[in-house]
Amino acid sequence: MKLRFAPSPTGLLHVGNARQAVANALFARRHGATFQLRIDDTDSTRSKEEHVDAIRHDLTWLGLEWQESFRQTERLASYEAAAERLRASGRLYPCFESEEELRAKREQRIRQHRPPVYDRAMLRLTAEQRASAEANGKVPYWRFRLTDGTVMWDDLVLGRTQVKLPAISDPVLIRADGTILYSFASVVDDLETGITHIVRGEDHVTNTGVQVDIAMALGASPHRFSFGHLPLLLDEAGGKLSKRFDGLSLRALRQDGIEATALVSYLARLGSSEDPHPLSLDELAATYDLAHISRSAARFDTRQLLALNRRTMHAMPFEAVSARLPVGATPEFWSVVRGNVDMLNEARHWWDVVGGSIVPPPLEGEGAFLTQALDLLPEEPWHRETWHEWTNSLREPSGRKGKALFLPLRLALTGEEKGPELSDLLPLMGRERVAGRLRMAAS
Ligand SMILES: Nc1ncnc2c1ncn2[C@@H]1O[C@H](COP(=O)(O)OP(=O)(O)OP(=O)(O)O)[C@@H](O)[C@H]1O
Repeated sequence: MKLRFAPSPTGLLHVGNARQAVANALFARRHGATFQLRIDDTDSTRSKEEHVDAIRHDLTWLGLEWQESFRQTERLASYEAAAERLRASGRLYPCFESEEELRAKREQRIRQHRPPVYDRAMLRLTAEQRASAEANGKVPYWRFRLTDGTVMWDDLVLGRTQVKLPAISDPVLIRADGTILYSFASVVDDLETGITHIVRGEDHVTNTGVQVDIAMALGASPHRFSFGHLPLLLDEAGGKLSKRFDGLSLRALRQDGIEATALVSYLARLGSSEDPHPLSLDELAATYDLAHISRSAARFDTRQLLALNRRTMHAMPFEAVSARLPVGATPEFWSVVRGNVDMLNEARHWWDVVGGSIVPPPLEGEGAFLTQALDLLPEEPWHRETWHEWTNSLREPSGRKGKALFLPLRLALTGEEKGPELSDLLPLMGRERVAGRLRMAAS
């Protein structure tokens, strides 16, 4: 068995693309299949080298290992050879109509209440007409003649699915400038590199009908591939995700401090009835089943991801994050803050709280209380009980208790209303820093 993830390097991978990558990688892992990474870079105007690097980097970050990889531009000779076979069998035919001519034909068909499908006029082109077009400097582009049937398959996600080929225009497989189009290169690769299962977005359902027809024209059996089409992932507003806007790109999420484990676990369970937990790839793969994924579009839910991220970090040992923590951060620091951050980046603030400087918010009317707190601040050494001893000693002289006692201290010392236990933070901060902050907040 062999699966593949085949992104085009036209932008940064987003969470929708990643959902497909995760589905393929987990399916492959579960079934001991090979996982191939194919870079669909035949569109030279939109493909960029930096995006190829970014794709590899993003997938590596996610922990999705591929066993083989290639780029379509390395295989142009194979596409040309396959095209020759289709030309020889009469399935690939030259066309000369311009965009304007095609538009005019489409509009006419719509006016006549007929489906705007290409009329195959060029199939009737005689050798003389073709020669004269070429003599006039016209270069043909090539369409594939679809059969008149219906392509049917048992989709691993959608169930019984069909595409009626007569409702589709014969697709252009090769442009006049020689560029090979995605749907053709993809079939040739899938056939020649031994792909068995094609798992991709629902946006490809029509392509699947066309590609099965092309594969058969190249000699494949109708059930050469198994297909699974996962519904598209929408952004939180219900809009389409795009590689051109990078709000939900993997890079942006990584830079925001999202953990790969959280994202993979979230994407693996999305659209299934199982609640996501932070799990390893092996754990996720053990129960991964495309048939359990909902057939309706899923929405990306940042809050759910953040909750999962928080849980992921809570379970992470210091060694797993130390390289990404501020310089000097200690295991003690990590064990204190890890239960209180949604994203690793937030640890920076807590590092400033215990080891750097912060600007507390103005605390109107709290000056006298904070001065009192400073006067009663215990001497070092400090330990976990220091906070309780200190606040207990403050109760009577200040006449305060509960929130009125704790909140101004927390705000003065950390700048935040919430956060790690002060009994844990205080020993990390040390007396000098605490005293300085109380003085600053009191003034
Ligand atoms: N919003 C989405 N949700 C789920 N899968 C998606 C989404 N958009 C694309 N995909 C899938 O991602 C995989 C990679 O495809 P591709 O690189 O063409 O992505 P794309 O975002 O559609 O790119 P482009 O905008 O360049 O066409 C395909 O399986 C495709 O179906």
